[in-house]
Amino acid sequence: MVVDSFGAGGARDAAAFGDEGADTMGHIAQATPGWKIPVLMKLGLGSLRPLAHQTPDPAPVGRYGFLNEASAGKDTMTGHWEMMGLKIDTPFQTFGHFPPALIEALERETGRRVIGNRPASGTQILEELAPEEIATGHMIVYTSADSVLQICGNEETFGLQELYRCCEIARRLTMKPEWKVGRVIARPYVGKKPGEFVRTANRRDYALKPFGHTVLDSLKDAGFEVISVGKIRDIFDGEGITEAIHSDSSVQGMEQTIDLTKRDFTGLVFTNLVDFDAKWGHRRNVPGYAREVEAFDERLGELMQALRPDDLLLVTADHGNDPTWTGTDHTRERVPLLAWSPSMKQGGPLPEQDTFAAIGRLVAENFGVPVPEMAELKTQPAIEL
Ligand SMILES: O=P(O)(O)O[C@H]1O[C@H](CO)[C@@H](O)[C@H]1O
Ligand SMILES: [Mn+2]
Ligand SMILES: [Mn+2]
Repeated sequence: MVVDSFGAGGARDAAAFGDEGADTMGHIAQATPGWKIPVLMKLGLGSLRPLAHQTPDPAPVGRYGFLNEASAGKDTMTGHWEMMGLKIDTPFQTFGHFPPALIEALERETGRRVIGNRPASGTQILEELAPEEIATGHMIVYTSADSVLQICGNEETFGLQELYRCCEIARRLTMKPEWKVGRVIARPYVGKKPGEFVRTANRRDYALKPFGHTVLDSLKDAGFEVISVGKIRDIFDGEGITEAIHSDSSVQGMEQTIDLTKRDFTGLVFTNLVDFDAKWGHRRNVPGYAREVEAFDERLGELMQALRPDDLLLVTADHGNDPTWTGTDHTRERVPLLAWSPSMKQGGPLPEQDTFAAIGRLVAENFGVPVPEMAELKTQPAIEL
């Protein structure tokens, strides 16, 4: 279960990313006296690291540790791919502005003029440019510090299918090596005038295929179920996934995960909860982020009640997104790993890991499929649960 962007601070290489001192959960805790996260505390989050205004549980039931990211990136794809055993040494390409030749090709093939074409916050650029898009039928294209080409489309005037069509064209064009972005993202929204624009859950991500074999592929090949909840399917472009469940929100993603405990199957449920990142982290909204964690914590308790003795719960994050930080982008941080099973005898610390792939190794070992061949993994103290 990936709490998207719930970083734990303290990455050794944070300075190289301009993020020294960034600490998503630490800064939220500081700003939030009375933050109610009893289940996370029971699992051992407060024992992993001090959190302002929180008292560590005297006898945490979970195992808890830090994971460092080995790859050269702090985006969602890099984080998730590394979890499943791929190290990304060359960061995905980012752009300040997309080159004229790409924009011209996009305009020619979609039949629409491009406006924007710069890095922006997705909600701010709607305030600025959505009225023009609605009035003229031009198309807002923007990017960020991530390797993304994002296209906005008003669901009523532009149309959802038309937005997807334009994104498919953009994806095809950006497969060209010099234009290659990690993801093209469709950003549908509703609303007629500034102050009213709201993005909808019909977002769609067109990602590159993972650059190699992942633990998800190993599981699928060995006949296990790999059930995606939320945007996991998109992040892996469907590779290694046997079933995908779309979520409209992170709370719904939790409910869908809880529902899956009632089903009989053997395999992995891989859940991504994106609201923490998309609705609050990038928006630098601390109270919103804090409340979303509270809503998560409540359902995490329900999920734990529903698990069976041979289930294993892993809670982690894919990067940081400190809502108190400058700018609107992700932050390079360590992420937490919280592990719990009803059959676990006792909680306690886990050795800190040099790579998120420690998760892939745990999952692979759990199901008896091949462990990823990543150099960083071989020198790591084993996580034994
Ligand atoms: O500002 P919005 O559109 O939410 O963009 C955010 O979402 C994209 C994908 O994670 C990244 O580009 C990030 O900056
Ligand atoms: Mn993410
Ligand atoms: Mn993000």
